[in-house]
Amino acid sequence: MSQVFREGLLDGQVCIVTGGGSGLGRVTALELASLGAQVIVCGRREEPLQETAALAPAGNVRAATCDIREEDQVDAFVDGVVAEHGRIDLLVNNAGGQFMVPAESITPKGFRTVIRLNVEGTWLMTHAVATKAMIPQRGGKILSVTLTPHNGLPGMVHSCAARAAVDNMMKVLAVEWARFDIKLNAIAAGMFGTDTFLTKYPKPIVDGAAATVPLQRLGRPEEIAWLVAHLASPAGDYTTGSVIDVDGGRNNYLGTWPPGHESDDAGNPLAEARRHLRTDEVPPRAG
Ligand SMILES: CCCCCCCCCCC/C=C/C(=O)SCCNC(=O)CCNC(=O)[C@H](O)C(C)(C)COP(=O)(O)OP(=O)(O)OC[C@H]1O[C@@H](n2cnc3c(N)ncnc32)[C@H](O)[C@@H]1OP(=O)(O)O
Ligand SMILES: NC(=O)C1=CN([C@@H]2O[C@H](COP(=O)(O)OP(=O)(O)OC[C@H]3O[C@@H](n4cnc5c(N)ncnc54)[C@H](OP(=O)(O)O)[C@@H]3O)[C@@H](O)[C@H]2O)C=CC1
Repeated sequence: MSQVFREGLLDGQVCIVTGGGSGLGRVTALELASLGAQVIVCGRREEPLQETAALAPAGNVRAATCDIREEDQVDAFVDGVVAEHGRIDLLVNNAGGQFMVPAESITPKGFRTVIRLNVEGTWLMTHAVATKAMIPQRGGKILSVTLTPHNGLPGMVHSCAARAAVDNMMKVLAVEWARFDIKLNAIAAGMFGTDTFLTKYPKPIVDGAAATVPLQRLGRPEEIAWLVAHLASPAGDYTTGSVIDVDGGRNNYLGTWPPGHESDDAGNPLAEARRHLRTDEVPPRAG
């Protein structure tokens, strides 16, 4: 049962969540399913996908392997969903990722790998779902999980370039495909404490992450899932071409918060003393 939305909110919807075998994708798939949607999760590995399916009490999550970088696999996967369910209402492009290394150490193959996964994979899924289901049925929603801060993360130049491309892909398609009533948005995630996030990156980065967020904590995966559910519901029908930051305020401030050199001994941000106006300084009333 959803902690936020009413039961049956997404009854009858057919939703795809890529990368639904873990992390943000799993929690999102289960939230959509708890609201009545039929959800199909895909990824490269069968086992985690089946685990997600088994976690849905109503049995309305189905697992299918698909490498989103491979055109023939994407076509077969989307054809299969359309053959079984007759339509697709929501695509969540969540599958993606990168490795963190200084730019000068990234090989051409490494750069291509990240661009191919995040840009081409997202494009292949988006194009297949639109042409095989959403354009013929005249409607649908596509959400792509990307990344904040928008002015970049050192150590992730390939992914930052890729996610900026996807943000813009959603914006352009939101204009082009408005005539088919397809709404597209990007959800730019800050830092969320998924298993991958907590185990993949160097420990000092993970340990120090919350301190760089104005809200002083990592995001919880449900906080992405709830936004997806909101946008999938009628509440999202007028939102298209947007990049929505879900990052505890981090995109707006790139440093520790409060900044170490600008806080007092208790860690409170410094503030100037308030200057009290003396009565003889009060300016005379006009007129
Ligand atoms: C002061 C700095 C402050 C910075 C603060 C940053 C804080 C962190 C913010 C994080 C925000 C984002 C979080 C997340 O996205 S968490 C979720 C991440 N999830 C994933 O990344 C999952 C998906 N990822 C993958 O599958 C892989 O990482 C990959 C994208 C690489 C794709 O895997 P694939 O199996 O296709 O690729 P390979 O492993 O075969 O590798 C292919 C080539 O890529 C290069 N490579 C891969 N890994 C590395 C590495 N660790 N270092 C350098 N190069 C790498 C390499 O060229 C590989 O080819 P070769 O194996 O032939 O060398
Ligand atoms: N956690 C965070 O702080 C942030 C995450 N993000 C993004 O959110 C998304 C989810 O992240 P998170 O849940 O943390 O990470 P995970 O690593 O748990 O999720 C990535 C998922 O993508 C799937 N995947 C990877 N490559 C492919 C592929 N070629 N084809 C199909 N599926 C693939 C993986 O499954 P499999 O390996 O079986 O294919 C996995 O289930 C990612 O795009 C990530 O970059 C963005 C900002 C912050």
